[in-house]
Amino acid sequence: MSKKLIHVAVGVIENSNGHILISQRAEHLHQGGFWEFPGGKVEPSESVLVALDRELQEELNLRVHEATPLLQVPYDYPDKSVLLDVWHVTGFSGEIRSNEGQPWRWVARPDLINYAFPPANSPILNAVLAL
Ligand SMILES: Nc1nc2c([nH]c(=O)n2[C@H]2C[C@H](O)[C@@H](COP(=O)(O)OP(=O)(O)OP(=O)(O)O)O2)c(=O)[nH]1
Ligand SMILES: [Mg+2]
Repeated sequence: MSKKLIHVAVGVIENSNGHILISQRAEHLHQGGFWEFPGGKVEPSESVLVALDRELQEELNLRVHEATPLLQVPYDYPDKSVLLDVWHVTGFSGEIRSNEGQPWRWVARPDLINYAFPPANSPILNAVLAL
């Protein structure tokens, strides 16, 4: 049986200093312990942007006001296949609150290479460094 493709909305959130927001996945989750660009699964009835806004609100108390598509990354993990739908978020509001207790931080772009991201993220890192 082929693996189900999981559509994931992912936000590369950039603040006015040009820093990028990353958060750390809880150990018990798929790809747990790795740092990630915040986001989550797109529900069947949602557009990607609506999903991104909902996920960032649920996870970090942020609302998305301005975002442009950055890239799409299909990736086959042994246990699941994902399509990471990555958006560059340049307009947002809200005071960051880690609703699920996950660590988060703003990172200068060149420093992103010091963090361990899931294997699917290499093309995202390249795209972010080229922004
Ligand atoms: N958000 C995010 N997910 C990523 C990244 N890289 C990567 O491989 N993934 C994978 C890990 C997961 O298999 C999937 C995201 O699913 P998730 O577990 O965060 O979804 P969710 O927030 O809706 O969580 P849940 O409600 O299902 O627990 O995409 C990334 O940079 N950001
Ligand atoms: Mg998530």
